[in-house]
Amino acid sequence: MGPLAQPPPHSGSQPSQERTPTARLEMTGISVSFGGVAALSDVSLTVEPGQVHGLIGPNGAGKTTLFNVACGLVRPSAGRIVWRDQELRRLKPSQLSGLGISRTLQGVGLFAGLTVLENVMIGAHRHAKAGFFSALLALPTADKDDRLLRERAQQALVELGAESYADRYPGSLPYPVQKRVALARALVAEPDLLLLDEPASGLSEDEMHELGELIRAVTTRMSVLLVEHHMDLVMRVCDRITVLDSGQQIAAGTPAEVQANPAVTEAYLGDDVDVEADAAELASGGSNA
Ligand SMILES: Nc1ncnc2c1ncn2[C@@H]1O[C@H](COP(=O)(O)OP(=O)(O)OP(=O)(O)O)[C@@H](O)[C@H]1O
Repeated sequence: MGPLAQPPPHSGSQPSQERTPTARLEMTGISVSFGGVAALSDVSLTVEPGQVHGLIGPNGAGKTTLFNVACGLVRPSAGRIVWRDQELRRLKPSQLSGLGISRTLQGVGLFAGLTVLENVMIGAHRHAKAGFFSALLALPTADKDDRLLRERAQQALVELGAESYADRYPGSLPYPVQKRVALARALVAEPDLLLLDEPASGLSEDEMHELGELIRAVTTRMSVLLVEHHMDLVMRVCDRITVLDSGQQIAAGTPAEVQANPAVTEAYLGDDVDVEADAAELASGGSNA
């Protein structure tokens, strides 16, 4: 097991102690159009508690758009989002952490002027009463929160095998390490749902394998929605997969069901980018499981 997949250290009320996930995300009949052009048409997807749900499809299929709907970055023109049995109307990105949802976006999005530890502490602010910025300003009431935030952030970095970079600035680190830090920042809030947009981009085979182990490991405490192009990773870690093509949902099911669906292969063969690589990965992904 590599550093990315190390189980978190547990002690007493440590934040990452295992708890049975119960939260379900239901997106039903989601439609989105940009300037009159339909990016998503009547797409439905449910992330079951403690499951990894993959969202795949060729370029331009609508994966990021649906991901952004789940983040509150894109408002659907039709459809419902229900989280923990409550309908989320007018979801905003700023509400996510309070709802127990964390995300990583494409790229890394770390603050260049903050250390790795400080970047991760920002992700933990959901647990702080006084808040990270009070802690940064060293307000007296924030002392206890500051200690707690630091502990949580350090623990998340340990989980990601990135604790040795705690005092470094993101710009000085290799891209794969920056991605680990971004993941630590998402995990430190101990979300009930983790939204991952292309977490494997820029990673080596070994790092991707470790990422897969980490994703499986966190399902003891949260659900995951995974948008990813690397088919072998998707097939290995997902419980269920939804396949989009040109904004339409063309298949849904287990990795084996999706791989056996001719409509899925056809959609990938019609893709004009990475045609051979995607089709070959799709064909071979299950054999790696
Ligand atoms: N902000 C936007 N304005 C206009 N059109 C957009 C916008 N975002 C996405 N689109 C269009 O919506 C469609 C779906 O795009 P989206 O990025 O969701 O696909 P994707 O499956 O994530 O693709 P990729 O795998 O290439 O990232 C595409 O036709 C895209 O051009």
